Amino acid sequence: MVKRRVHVAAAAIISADGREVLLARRPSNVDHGGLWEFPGGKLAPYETGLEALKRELHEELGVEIRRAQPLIRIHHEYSDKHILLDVWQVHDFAGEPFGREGQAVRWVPMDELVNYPFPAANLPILRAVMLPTEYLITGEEANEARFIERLARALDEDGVRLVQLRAKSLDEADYLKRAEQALALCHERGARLMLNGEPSLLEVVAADGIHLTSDRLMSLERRALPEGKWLSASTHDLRQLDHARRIGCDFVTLSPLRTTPSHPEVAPIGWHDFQQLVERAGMPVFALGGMTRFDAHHARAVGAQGIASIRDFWK
Ligand SMILES: Nc1nc2c([nH]c(=O)n2[C@H]2C[C@H](O)[C@@H](COP(=O)(O)OP(=O)(O)OP(=O)(O)O)O2)c(=O)[nH]1
Ligand SMILES: [Mg+2]
Repeated sequence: MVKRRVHVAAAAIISADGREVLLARRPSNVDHGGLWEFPGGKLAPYETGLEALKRELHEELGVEIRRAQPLIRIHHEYSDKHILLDVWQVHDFAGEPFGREGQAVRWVPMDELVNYPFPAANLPILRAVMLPTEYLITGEEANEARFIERLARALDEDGVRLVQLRAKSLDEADYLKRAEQALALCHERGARLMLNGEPSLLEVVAADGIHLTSDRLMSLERRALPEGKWLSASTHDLRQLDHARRIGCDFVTLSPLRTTPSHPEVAPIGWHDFQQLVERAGMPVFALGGMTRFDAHHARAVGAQGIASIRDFWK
């Protein structure tokens, strides 16, 4: 059977305070009936994704989009069709959304999204909605007081909300101590902390997840994490991206986008190849390697979640 290819535009509409997202329930008599979804629908002939999104949100919710940004694109095989979910984040709209087609519509706090039943293709979209656009990777800092100062600065002044504790020069005991300090700082500010190391680190420090080096990623055959924790990984090519998706990583970094002083011998990926890799990733991807916050907008435009960086945040 040749599967139908369906292109769908959908919206993650974010509340003004950034804490909630609007969900709609699919009527019981349609495909995936009774499940929750991000409002939207199929592209009509000759429509772009954004044009379809504007029309669908008007038809389904009675709102007019003022500002939207690409969030993530997911290719998913259902038994009867190949679907491309082209998801946009809507930050600004006019009108009060209501279920114009009689469907239930509800504002849902970000951390309650996981309790709602969605179609199978939606899991990576939930991740993308919950993740920020910036991922701070900590630089080396032997001095404890200086470390705390630098991390606090990034959290308070740059507003960083996702941190990976990378500290190759510390032995395990010192790393764990550092992790407890970093975790306290992050959680005070509502930021999440990923530990760079073995999944078993989470048995000692109750951080939010584990970030795998690409070697560790390739040596893992399954996602071995407690419920509710996040798994991210460093990737550099399609093989690693595919493996990350197979074992169920929640998100990844993909590097090096540019040549960097720390790895001058490694060939950069560049935006063109980066965009093609991201399109196939099927999960949120942070661009890494010579990135600054000024690159975040372009990174989003080519499909990434945003940027990851040491240097731009570690001052
Ligand atoms: N809108 C939306 N559709 C989703 C999501 N996840 C997911 O798998 N889908 C699937 C379900 C459907 O097969 C397809 C969307 O089609 P749809 O039925 O909403 O299309 P439409 O609004 O144009 O409705 P129709 O006029 O064709 O009936 O995408 C999601 O989060 N939002
Ligand atoms: Mg629809």
